Amino acid sequence: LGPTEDQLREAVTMATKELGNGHCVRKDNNVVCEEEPKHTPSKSQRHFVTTHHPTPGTIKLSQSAAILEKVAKNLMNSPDHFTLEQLGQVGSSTVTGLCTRDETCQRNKLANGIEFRTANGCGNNLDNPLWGSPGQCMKRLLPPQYGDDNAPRTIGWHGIPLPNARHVSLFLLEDLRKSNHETSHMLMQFGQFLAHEVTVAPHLGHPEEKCPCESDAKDSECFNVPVHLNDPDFRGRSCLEFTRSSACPNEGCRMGPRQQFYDVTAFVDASNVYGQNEEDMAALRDESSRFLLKSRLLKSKSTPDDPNKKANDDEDIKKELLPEAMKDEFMCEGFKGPDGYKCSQAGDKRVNENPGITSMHSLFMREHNRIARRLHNLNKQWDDDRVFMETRKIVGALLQKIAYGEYLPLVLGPDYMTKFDLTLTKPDKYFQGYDKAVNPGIYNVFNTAAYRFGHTMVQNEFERYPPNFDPKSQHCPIKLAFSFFNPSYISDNDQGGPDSILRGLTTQPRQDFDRFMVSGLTKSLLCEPQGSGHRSDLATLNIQRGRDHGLPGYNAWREKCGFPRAHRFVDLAPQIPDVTTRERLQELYSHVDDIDLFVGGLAEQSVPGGIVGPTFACLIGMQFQDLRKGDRFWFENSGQSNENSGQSNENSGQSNENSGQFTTDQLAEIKKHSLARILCDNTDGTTQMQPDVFKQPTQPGNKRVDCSSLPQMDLTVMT
Ligand code: HEM
Repeated sequence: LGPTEDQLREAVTMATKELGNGHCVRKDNNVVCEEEPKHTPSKSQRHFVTTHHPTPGTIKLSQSAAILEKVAKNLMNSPDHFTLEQLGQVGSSTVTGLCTRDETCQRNKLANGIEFRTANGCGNNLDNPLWGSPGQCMKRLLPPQYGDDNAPRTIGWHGIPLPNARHVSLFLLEDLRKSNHETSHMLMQFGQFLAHEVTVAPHLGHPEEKCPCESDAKDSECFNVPVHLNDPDFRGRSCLEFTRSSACPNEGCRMGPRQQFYDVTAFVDASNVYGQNEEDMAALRDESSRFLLKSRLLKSKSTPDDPNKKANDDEDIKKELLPEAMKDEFMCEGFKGPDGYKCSQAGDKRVNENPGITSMHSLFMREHNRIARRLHNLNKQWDDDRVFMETRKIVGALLQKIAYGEYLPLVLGPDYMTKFDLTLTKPDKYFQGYDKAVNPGIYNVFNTAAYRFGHTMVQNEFERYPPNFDPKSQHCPIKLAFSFFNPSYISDNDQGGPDSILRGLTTQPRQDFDRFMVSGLTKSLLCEPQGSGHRSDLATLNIQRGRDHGLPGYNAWREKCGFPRAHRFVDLAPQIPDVTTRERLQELYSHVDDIDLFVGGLAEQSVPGGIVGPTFACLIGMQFQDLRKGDRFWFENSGQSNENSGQSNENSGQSNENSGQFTTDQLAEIKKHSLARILCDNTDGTTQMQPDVFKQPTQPGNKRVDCSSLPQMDLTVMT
């Protein structure tokens, strides 16, 4: 039997009072609350916190989820000792009425009836309009495993505690560097750009009041990682701070296992370029030429020193930088570039996290403005809104083309591309796989472990190349450790700004896919340029995040992906052939079921023709399959998908009138274009580029060629 209505009401009153008032107890007839201690984190920690701060709608929902959790905890600890399963059955509106979503979902149709994606992705699925929009719970492929009261997973098989995450990082994910000379650092950087395009797990909490070392996950949102006295890198610190991801209310606002949000649009829709809602998108549009994205000119010899001057010829256009931060979440307090330049604003709050990601954002903003100027000239009858939306549609399509046509084949290899139906159709054919039953939302395991594989490919330095790629005249490389939320490299024109960083990404090899991560990430994450502040360790955070989200261990995911469950460590050999790695796993974990997925996944051998191992390939493949099949605006869909028939008009060469989809001629043009061409068209002075920028120019058939010989999309068909 479940709780009575009175018990529910009492538990809700208590929980509501507790939220924001610290820990509360009932004394006599009053509820007395004790505030939690305040604590000031370092500047870069603060940036990290603000970049992961939930959007306003998500904050409201996460507060509802927090109350629900407290209600459940109070009832489970009451004399009746209700179980979470029992409480999950409670359908009383006293509880289910706690979650209020104030979303209205308007479709984005211009006056002439042409439909475009909405800024926040809602309305993409006509039956389930919220699918894929920010503030949805991540999907689960396996039920979560938590401790008591939804506390993070800390105990393993046989009741033995899991190894300390920092200890795993030190012992297994150490800094042993090996560069991969076939592919480029751009493969890493585009991977991060795509990660930020589709997912973020927000944390709640005021940036000034984070997790002091003494806090405990059982009573707070803190899940700090204790640091050993003899830790070689963090001596003198007793913990690495960690804030739990915000809780997302279960389906129907029921009490149950903790879920987490994704808080950007899931679709591959260039929302990282345009923003996650109408208001942010409007703020990013240029005030005088509304078809353009806001930008700022870098002072240089070729552009007069006039801050009001607008880009108006090719030379100037290439100099455009992202606009300065306008909203708090984008400010990098304390850091300024040579000319007082502050951090940048773009469609995603993590734009300033490192110079490579800022450069990618700059590139796509420039590509928007390049295309928009051209469309504006070609289609005089279009108003500014139409030019802006048509360009946004093309940029979103280019991102999908690069992700599925150039990037994923290298990550997953041919077998997994086929298995998950990820290969792009022939240039003039429509995709027939749109399925309105597919929820494009983000899988928890994708966000929290599998797609973090890219962390192992990060180099400790970003190399910077001049337009002629002459290694002798290279600019000084940027040390990763000093680059977090530091805008000085972006506005440093003498060193080539984002342009030299982008050329560096195409030229420098990436780090190998293996269990090793560079010290810039594991000893100096979020370090401030002066070396002060509470730096952290990304490997530790990844492992801890998996436990925070209740992800089951690596062995369970192997099984989910069709591999035999390992009973002993030696059973891992087919996927983890390296004996030292298996021995170290065995030393750390007391049972093979306890291995954290992030760790087990990195230890696997790459799949044939791909980078990641089979478990990550399966989990990443599933996600990208859903992001394609569940997207009504997928660039290769015919207009027919709009009506949700799931049938498309394969060979007609015509899209439905007003469907907002591309014609087959337009599709063929988009498929001609490439990341290489985008770099040629939008970086200053670049005249040569290798055709596949994810591979080294030393690879067969991939020598640098004149930019003019790389195929370019013909915009005259976009009318
Ligand atoms: C210099 C490069 C990078 C840095 C400094 C970096 C840093 C970070 C940090 C600090 C987090 C949050 C960790 C947590 O508290 O849970 C994170 C999350 C994440 N990273 Fe990276 N990362 C980099 C590159 C990449 C790459 C190359 C990929 C994938 C190919 C990637 C995928 C992800 C994903 C999926 C998440 C979870 C999303 C989120 O909540 O932000 N990252 N990264």
